Amino acid sequence: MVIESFSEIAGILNAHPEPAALLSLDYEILAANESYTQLYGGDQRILSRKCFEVSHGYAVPCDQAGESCPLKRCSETGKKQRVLHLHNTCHGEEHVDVEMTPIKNEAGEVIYFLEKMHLVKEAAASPSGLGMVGRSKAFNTMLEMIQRAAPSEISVLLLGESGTGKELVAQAIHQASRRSKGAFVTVECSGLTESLFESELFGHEKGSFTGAISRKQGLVAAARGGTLFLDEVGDIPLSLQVKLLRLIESGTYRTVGGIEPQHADFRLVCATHKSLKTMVAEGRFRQDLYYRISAFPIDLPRLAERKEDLKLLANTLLKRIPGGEAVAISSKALRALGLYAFPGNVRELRNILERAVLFADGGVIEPEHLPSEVFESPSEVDSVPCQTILPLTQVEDDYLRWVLSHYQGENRDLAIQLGVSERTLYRKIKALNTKNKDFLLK
Ligand SMILES: Nc1ncnc2c1ncn2[C@@H]1O[C@H](COP(=O)(O)OP(=O)(O)OP(=O)(O)O)[C@@H](O)[C@H]1O
Repeated sequence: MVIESFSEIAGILNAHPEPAALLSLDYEILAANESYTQLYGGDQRILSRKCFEVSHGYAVPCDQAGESCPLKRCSETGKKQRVLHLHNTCHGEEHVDVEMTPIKNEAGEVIYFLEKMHLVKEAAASPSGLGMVGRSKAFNTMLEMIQRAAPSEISVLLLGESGTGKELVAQAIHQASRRSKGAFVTVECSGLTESLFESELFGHEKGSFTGAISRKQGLVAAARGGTLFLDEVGDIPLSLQVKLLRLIESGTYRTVGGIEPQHADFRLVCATHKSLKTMVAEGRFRQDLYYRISAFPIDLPRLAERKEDLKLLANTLLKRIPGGEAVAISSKALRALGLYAFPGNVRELRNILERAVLFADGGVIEPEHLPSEVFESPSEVDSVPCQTILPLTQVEDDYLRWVLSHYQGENRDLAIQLGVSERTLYRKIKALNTKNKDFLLK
């Protein structure tokens, strides 16, 4: 991007409906629109401060604090960069989609950077009453994929174990899409027989079969202008897969008993916990259908892969569980949960907390309020890799992260076992927090 004058820059900043700023090569905020200034507290003195200090509270650029820095990447490549970051805003911590564009002079040299932001409303980084929450690396990677896919019409395939939040992700894609004002319609594909599948999906005419006493609209028609979410798409029998393929390929369908072809208008999101690739190889899932539905696959992390989100998820779910709003969870109970493998993922965490709330007479969930399987399951040991040579600081960080998510006792005792003073342990945890912003400071 080449610009002629500073007033042109002001025009660009003010035309952006969300926060936008002009940055110097040295991370300095040179100009900002009203919404950028408001986002970071409304103080005009924001100008001439460094962007990493304002949005993250860091003393050094993001890449030196263990995060990707779009400005650095932009200046290295000379090309536009887009990343998802967690920013400290006037609402607390928020997920922000950052787009950084280099601005060049007539000689082609980069002279400024234009930072445009989009506040991600579909996920929260602090306990929230609605929608998805998360802030771990695994969650943020998934959120970035959602942000990339949502604005387009591409068919998304959500891949994840049961209870990982596939339905919530499908809703988030719908909310972030141009179709968000239309309906979000879920089709539960498991257990659908041939006749049910057709009449549920396509609807039926009056008298088209015994019991069809009136005309019924199908789910495809209900999703007109919106999103059709096919949950457990791997459970659709082979005989019905061809009907789904025809619908997707032609964009038309016939109601049961109807003659006229109907025009379909939906964005498709599918989900499965099965390996469709294996099913294709075994002849149990049509390859042509697989390619149609899997244009943009998104992997959902298991809860065991995003243990840093455990505290956030527990506090969020407690807000949502009837009777759980006034109940807290002790750090010992959290540490015990941190050792558990959660085969049922977030849904299992919710069930565990729902039960624990009924035992927590004192208003705090303690380890004794957790079910016995939490303590019986073999603990997950993320071993420190030893076939590769790594910097010692990284090995120490990895080990400390592992210890902190597995150790159930007091920090005082842990410091003794680690052979350091309690102050040193706190210092190391604090340094780790600055890099990872996770739940380690208890
Ligand atoms: N990131 C998240 N933030 C808040 N709640 C979540 C999150 N992920 C999942 N949940 C909660 O966990 C439960 C299970 O989520 P959901 O039904 O979306 O999972 P699923 O993967 O579709 O499960 P299944 O495959 O069994 O249908 C719900 O109560 C949901 O609200």
